[in-house]
Amino acid sequence: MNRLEVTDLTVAFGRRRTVAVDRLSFTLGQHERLGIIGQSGSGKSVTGLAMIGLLPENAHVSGSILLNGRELVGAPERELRPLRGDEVSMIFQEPMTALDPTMRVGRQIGEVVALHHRDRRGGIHDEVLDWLGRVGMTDPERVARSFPDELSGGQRQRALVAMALANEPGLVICDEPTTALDVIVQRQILDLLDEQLQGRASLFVSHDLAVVRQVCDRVLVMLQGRVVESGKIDDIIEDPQHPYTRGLVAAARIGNHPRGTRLPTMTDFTEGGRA
Ligand SMILES: Nc1ncnc2c1ncn2[C@@H]1O[C@H](COP(=O)(O)OP(=O)(O)OP(=O)(O)O)[C@@H](O)[C@H]1O
Repeated sequence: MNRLEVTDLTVAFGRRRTVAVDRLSFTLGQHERLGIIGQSGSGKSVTGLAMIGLLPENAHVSGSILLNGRELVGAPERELRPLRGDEVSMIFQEPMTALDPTMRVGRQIGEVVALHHRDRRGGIHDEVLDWLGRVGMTDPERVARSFPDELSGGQRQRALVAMALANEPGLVICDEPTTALDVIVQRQILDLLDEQLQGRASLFVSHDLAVVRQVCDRVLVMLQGRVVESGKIDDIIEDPQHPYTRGLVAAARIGNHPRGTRLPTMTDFTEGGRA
């Protein structure tokens, strides 16, 4: 059985039903890593949120999302809640907003563990320390006692990885997990994810092809809510078919382009654009 089977997923917002994701279909094997790449507003994050049942209330969703064979579209919150953490979890871009600033990091991770495994309450502190070690914290005791703002950006992201993995979910959604970090820390967190995602399935949302290439096997290229190209990432980099993908590949090849360099946008590939 596939970990995920998405068929004709469409997500529209508001009374005008503005379409953010348009008839998206893909499958994800038990241990596969799929990148979703595209410019801002192409529907990447909305897709990721749909996989964990966290779309906002004004979203109209149709189609099908089977997670381990179970339908998520239309499922009530009481059915979705137990799946989060145990079967699917999410790592967000900005750990400061994903972590509670008023609560010590160890307690936050402990709550996630306790939420799903009340029987393990006795050993929770040890489990938290174990996880902090596994995500590369050199002093787990100190980190567990710290508040989020006492940690570096990289340490906060490591804590989020620990929280996301604490209940050993089979699917992890990563939404731009390294975008807010500087290049060196970005590299370290990608190495950590690469190691910790072994044996799980992952959907990896990013605007950066080079980042996706480091952790994913396959990629979907999204433009205005639709998939314009998909396949093995090395094949796509070698021989991109869609003009938008060609632009992305060219931008990734620039290598050390300065921060803030403009990625190609949709208008570059429509009439009057530069392609
Ligand atoms: N809560 C919402 N209400 C209305 N429209 C929304 C909502 N969330 C997202 N959208 C719209 O859905 C579209 C896709 O957004 P999404 O966040 O998935 O893009 P993205 O590709 O992840 O971009 P970014 O890289 O900037 O995060 C956008 O047009 C966005 O404005």
